[in-house]
Amino acid sequence: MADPILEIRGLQKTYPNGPTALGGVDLSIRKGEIFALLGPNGAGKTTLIGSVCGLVNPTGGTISAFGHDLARDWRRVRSRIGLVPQELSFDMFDKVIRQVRYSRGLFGLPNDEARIEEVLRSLSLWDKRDEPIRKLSGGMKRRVMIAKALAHDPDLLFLDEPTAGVDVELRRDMWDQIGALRDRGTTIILTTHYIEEAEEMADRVGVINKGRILLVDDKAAIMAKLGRTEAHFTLAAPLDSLPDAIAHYPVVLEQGGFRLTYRGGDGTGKGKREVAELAQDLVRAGIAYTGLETAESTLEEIFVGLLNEQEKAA
Ligand SMILES: Nc1ncnc2c1ncn2[C@@H]1O[C@H](COP(=O)(O)OP(=O)(O)OP(=O)(O)O)[C@@H](O)[C@H]1O
Repeated sequence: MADPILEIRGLQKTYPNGPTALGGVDLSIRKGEIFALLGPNGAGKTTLIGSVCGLVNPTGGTISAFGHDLARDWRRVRSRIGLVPQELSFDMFDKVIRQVRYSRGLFGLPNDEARIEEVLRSLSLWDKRDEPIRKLSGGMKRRVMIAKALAHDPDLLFLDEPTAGVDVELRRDMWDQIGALRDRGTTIILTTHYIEEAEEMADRVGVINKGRILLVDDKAAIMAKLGRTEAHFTLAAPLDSLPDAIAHYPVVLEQGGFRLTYRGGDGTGKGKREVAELAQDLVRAGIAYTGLETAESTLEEIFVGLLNEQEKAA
């Protein structure tokens, strides 16, 4: 692989008296890419990040970054890595700029006001620099977390679920910020539950479940494998069976024939297109409907579906 910035080989972690959180993970990250690690709760994402950032002691395997072995050259490697953890963690009563300076100091670096200003400006936090953090909105607080992680000028940045629980508008704003960081040359690894987040941001995607990487691929290829659209048409009158006009769609009748459910698509927009075509075909066939709800599946739903399939197959 051209220019791996991070190489993980056979990484294992079993917590004392706990589960095997990582069961032999191999992963190579390319310099300059945004890599999204997708997986359901408990898949091992945070443990993987923690292992690279020195918060978790792996029980096996090797990690090297920037050409240095993490176990042997810990300080040198860690000083080039930034971590934005899942939970907000800072002194809420402190001012923004002081918290960002403090984070830089944790790496033993001398204060550099020009760098702190650059980081705060890049995240549109400069005007808020003297505000106590508790007064900021949720989105601004998350930006402060990123600013803290960037204060020592890392080459590799981890974002652990950067947009968990934030609304759609704020999420888009975060995506823009993260994209801008990549454009400035930072390699980014983010974890997420949201397929659309990976779809929007990532160059490559890895899927992890139960401590194992299931697949790693370019975004387009993986979205084609995993994406799904679900649509429910509430029918004006119940149908006994599927009319021929719509039998070629991946649809089923539910709720005594009153609900027509579509499950299909491949994450490339095909699902939405097919639902629109299906709606037209229903009208042409004289089948009236009084309601339509559509949803793009979350990765968790896809995993539940995949696991159910696996169980059935076993
Ligand atoms: N400190 C710990 N002690 C014992 N078990 C742990 C510890 N931290 C994590 N685990 C367990 O290891 C497994 C992987 O957890 P991890 O937090 O890495 O998953 P995750 O993919 O980040 O999940 P989430 O999306 O919920 O954050 C889970 O079964 C979890 O319960």
